[in-house]
Amino acid sequence: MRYFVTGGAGFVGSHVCLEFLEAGHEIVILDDLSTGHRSAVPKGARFIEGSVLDSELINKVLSDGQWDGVLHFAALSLVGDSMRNPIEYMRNNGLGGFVIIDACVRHEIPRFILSSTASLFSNMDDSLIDENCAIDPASPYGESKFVVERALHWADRAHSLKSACLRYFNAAGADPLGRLGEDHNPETHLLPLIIDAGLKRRPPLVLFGNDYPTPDGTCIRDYIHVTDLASAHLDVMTSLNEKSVSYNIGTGQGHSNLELIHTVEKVTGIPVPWSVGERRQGDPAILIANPEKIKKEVRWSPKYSDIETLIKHAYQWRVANPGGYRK
Ligand SMILES: NC(=O)c1ccc[n+]([C@@H]2O[C@H](COP(=O)([O-])OP(=O)(O)OC[C@H]3O[C@@H](n4cnc5c(N)ncnc54)[C@H](O)[C@@H]3O)[C@@H](O)[C@H]2O)c1
Ligand SMILES: O=c1ccn([C@@H]2O[C@H](COP(=O)(O)OP(=O)(O)O[C@H]3O[C@H](CO)[C@H](O)[C@H](O)[C@H]3O)[C@@H](O)[C@H]2O)c(=O)[nH]1
Repeated sequence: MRYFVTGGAGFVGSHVCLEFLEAGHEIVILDDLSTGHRSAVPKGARFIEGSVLDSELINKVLSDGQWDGVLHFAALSLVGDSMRNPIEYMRNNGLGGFVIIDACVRHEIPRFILSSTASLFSNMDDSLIDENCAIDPASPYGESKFVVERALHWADRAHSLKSACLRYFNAAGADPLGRLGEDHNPETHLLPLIIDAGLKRRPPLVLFGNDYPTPDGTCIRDYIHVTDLASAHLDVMTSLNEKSVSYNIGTGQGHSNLELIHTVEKVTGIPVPWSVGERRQGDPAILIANPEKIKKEVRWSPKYSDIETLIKHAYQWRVANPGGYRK
């Protein structure tokens, strides 16, 4: 099969491309390298540098032969940043999504997978979030994904484009064989920051708030291993034929920010210095997935997402790649 992938030089996209290439598929990646890395593009994928906002370029690329589907990862994805730059998020993620969907319709591409997010939800308790939970984004980032989900809904109604909106909870970890990992600049995600604070590559970690309505006062998240996310994309793409779907993808287990620090200390044996700071705007207190729907309908199940394995893989990649993808 032949797939067009936006954002395939990024953290999640690169791991998914690797999984598809290993399954024997042909992959063409479009990425503007705004947060991704040329050296994260897996061997065997064709790479085109460009933006999802460039409809002329996208239509040109898609005019070249038949395509079996599109995977759309390209986005700005920082909750806190989106609170300061809401329109930039709407433009890059919302408009970028519309451009790609429109191109799929024009070129009669049958399948589309969207990287959506747990940030669609604003839960205040520890109930597991399933696909029937009310959508109520607490940030422009979450909103920018929701508008693309709605566009996909109507693209199916009007043009029969079959789509899967995959709402990832917190993606983390690294390729178990160490070929790929997580490298954002600046890094804002909790797990790599905890590890780097422990490795003394950056100052002590600042926990954003300890007065949330949770047992230890820090936010709770559901961490899903990026390689399990990759296999979910492959399984979903294979089954995406008759109806469009939405799936919440996580493990069903929550870990508080403080607990994550302690687990990193346990798994790696290094102490992690930390202090408590202000809350970060736009952060929901608790986000834990109910992944039963995707498990039942697609028969997907996570292999590497127990928290200690996930931390081990993230740690190994960071130790082996102190400069990330920069040599
Ligand atoms: N990492 C997570 O925990 C998480 C959770 C939920 C959803 N997501 C979603 O998954 C996707 C991938 O996230 P990630 O963590 O890999 O982020 P990332 O920043 O590592 O990857 C995004 C990629 O998209 C590219 N990109 C951004 N804007 C672009 C544009 N206009 N044109 C072309 N390329 C562009 C970047 O260069 C980068 O390579 C995003 O859509 C994100 O919103 C991520
Ligand atoms: O230095 C830091 C960084 C983060 N945090 C806290 O750690 C938790 C996790 O924060 P991350 O930035 O690692 O992840 P988010 O939950 O904000 O967001 C991630 O997961 C979401 C889905 O849950 C999104 O889709 C988004 O793209 C992705 O970045 C939050 O409570 C945050 O406040 C800190 O305390 N200190």
